[in-house]
Amino acid sequence: MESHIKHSVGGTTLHTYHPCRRIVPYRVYAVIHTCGIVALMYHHVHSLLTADKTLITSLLLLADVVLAFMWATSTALRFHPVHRSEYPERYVDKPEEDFPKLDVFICTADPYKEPPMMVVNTALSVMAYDYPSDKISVYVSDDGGSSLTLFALLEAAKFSKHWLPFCKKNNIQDRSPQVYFSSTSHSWSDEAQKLKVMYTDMKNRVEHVLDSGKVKAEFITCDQFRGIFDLWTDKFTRHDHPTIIQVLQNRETDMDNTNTFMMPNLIYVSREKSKVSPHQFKAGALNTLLRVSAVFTNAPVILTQDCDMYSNDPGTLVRALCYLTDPKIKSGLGYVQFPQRFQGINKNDIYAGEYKRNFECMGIGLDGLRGPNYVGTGCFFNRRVFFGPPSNFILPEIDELRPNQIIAKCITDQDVLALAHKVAGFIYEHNTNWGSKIGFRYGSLVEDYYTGYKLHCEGWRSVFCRPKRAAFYGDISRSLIDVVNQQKRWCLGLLEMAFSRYSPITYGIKSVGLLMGVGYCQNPFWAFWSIPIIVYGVLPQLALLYGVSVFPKASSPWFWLYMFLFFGAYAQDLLDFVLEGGSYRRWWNDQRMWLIRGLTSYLFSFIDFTLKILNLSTLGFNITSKTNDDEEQSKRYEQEIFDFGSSSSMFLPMTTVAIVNLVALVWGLYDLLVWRERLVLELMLASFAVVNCLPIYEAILLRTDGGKLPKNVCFLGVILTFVLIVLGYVVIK
Ligand SMILES: O=c1ccn([C@@H]2O[C@H](COP(=O)(O)OP(=O)(O)O[C@H]3O[C@H](CO)[C@@H](O)[C@H](O)[C@H]3O)[C@@H](O)[C@H]2O)c(=O)[nH]1
Ligand SMILES: [Mn+2]
Repeated sequence: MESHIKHSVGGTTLHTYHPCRRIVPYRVYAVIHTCGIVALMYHHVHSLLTADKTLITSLLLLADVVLAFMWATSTALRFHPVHRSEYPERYVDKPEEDFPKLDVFICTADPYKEPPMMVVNTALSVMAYDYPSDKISVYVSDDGGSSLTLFALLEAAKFSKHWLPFCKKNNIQDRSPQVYFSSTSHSWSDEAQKLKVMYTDMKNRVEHVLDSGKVKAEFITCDQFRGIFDLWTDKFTRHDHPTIIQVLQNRETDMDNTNTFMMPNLIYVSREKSKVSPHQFKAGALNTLLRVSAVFTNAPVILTQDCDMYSNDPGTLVRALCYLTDPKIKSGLGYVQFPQRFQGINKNDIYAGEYKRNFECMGIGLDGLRGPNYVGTGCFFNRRVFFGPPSNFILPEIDELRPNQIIAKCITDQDVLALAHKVAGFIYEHNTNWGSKIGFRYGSLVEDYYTGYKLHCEGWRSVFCRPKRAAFYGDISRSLIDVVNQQKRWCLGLLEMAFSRYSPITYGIKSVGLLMGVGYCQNPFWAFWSIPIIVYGVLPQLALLYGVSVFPKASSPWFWLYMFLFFGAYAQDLLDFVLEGGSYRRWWNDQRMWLIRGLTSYLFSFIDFTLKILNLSTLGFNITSKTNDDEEQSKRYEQEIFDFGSSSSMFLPMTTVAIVNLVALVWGLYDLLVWRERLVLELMLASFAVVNCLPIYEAILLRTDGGKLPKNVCFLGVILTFVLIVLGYVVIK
């Protein structure tokens, strides 16, 4: 297959891979399941032509076509999954001069949803990588344009001069100070105790400034930086302000407090904003950083990080370099992606916040083809990847932005600073290739998935690196409404991609081949899940109420086909999950969340997308809140109690479907006892739905806490149920 995965163990090999053992049985099963799907389609078409229930059969056919398509996309990902190992200890034997430089991009956008201390911890954790510090530059992009964030980073620069030598001398593994100081698993040395006091002081100062909402003159201790805060004039808003670039730490002049090594660069960038110009959300921020960093340091390796994703392993960079510097593969290798992993997930992960399928199963599946998709954070890029296909370099407008340009001047040089400001301006991108052929790609709210996909289409490869110790840890949402809203945004961005001229189903299959193209279709068509989920969630249940069968009777051979396809698909999904280290309970919750998403995020993204196409609305990027201030909510999360909490119309379809299923099940069981009607499949389906909906019934009927389902949603749900039952009479009877 691909040349980079063929290459195997040798004396100085820095990495190896092996295909997963399940490949052969999976492929055999794929053939059998495909035959089952073909038979089912035959059955539907046959009944469409012969029976009189045309509408019902057409709906079932539509639902099954979507299910079959989605099954095909996951089967493509099961075709050649691989696992990899790398040997960083062999890398560090190299002479230090050969170590490449690294530019880290950290994005933040709102000091209230993304607390500045969180950004500080993320920045410190990567500045402290086990690597020559003066080869690292950390750029923080602040789309919130907030002086509070800048203030926090100033404090971080000061603290880092103590934190870095401490970590390196004592070989600390947790290099996010917040994590290290809240850990109870070690005893504290005097030095650590002193640092902890220093850290707590800093945290208090930053939080105090955040509470007061303004950086007052008395908080600023460095005269050098006093002037910069004057830029926040009365006219300054986050949507309309000049570029602010501030070098907070300089690797050419700043040393650590023990005077043994030079410190990494730390640079604050808030690009120019204007109400009249589209700012392209995170992709726009990352492209600005690409240019500003090219002017300042132009490192050949780039790491992109969300501000809540701190480094959990100081050896991660070297691990990524095992791939990025391997002469056998480096020329075509675009990026090395680490999975997104999360902290603070409750034991059974009730909201499926782990996203195992998305961030792990999909990663290993694509890795055996051309490489994993880009997930927005925890990804080390080869800078060259942003300038056209491997074989066809696309020149940026000015020479200073070329990926191989050598930097001769210091970052404090006036010309250099002036150029950096220029490339961060909002008109800079007009009439250039930025966002289309160069840099991160515009056109989708999920800039990450879209960019990775476009890079693969250009011929780049990527590698999935999944060490045992998580390389990065991020934050999760603790309330259901946040979870489904985040997914709705993803889904919208994915729909933009599915219906663009670069849709993976057309352009993708042509550019990256059948398996990879079909595999890439999985996420963009997520919203389509809502079709089978609604059809199977409502139609057979209404039929049950009127004693009409929509599925084959238990005596028919077609009954067994349904059983086989349902249990086969579920069992394989469970296997995927468990073989990659998941637990059974987490899988159960994951499949429940899939049903919930089908009736919330997926469904509403369809609606919003239609409105956008009709020009009735525009899409925005609602940043996920990363604060966990609500104590009650956190407590409920710990206890694994669902939090519906807000009176959102988003929960209405889900509530309605839950009620419909309960009514249908009760009625169906009564029928079974009294009339001995045998609608076995319909009954099984309703029971399955009811078991899945248990937390919803509880939230409607039994709970009194703040996380219960709001009354108006329940009330509307009951009304809608009646409407559906009446409608069912018209359609079914
Ligand atoms: O206009 C914006 C909007 C967002 N961000 C940053 O983008 C990151 C992701 O935003 P978040 O609200 O955390 O979104 P999530 O849905 O949690 O993020 C996931 O989905 C995004 C869109 O696909 C990816 O960019 C992320 O890497 C991925 O973790 C954060 O660091 C934000 O500060 C910006 O810099 N500018
Ligand atoms: Mn996030």
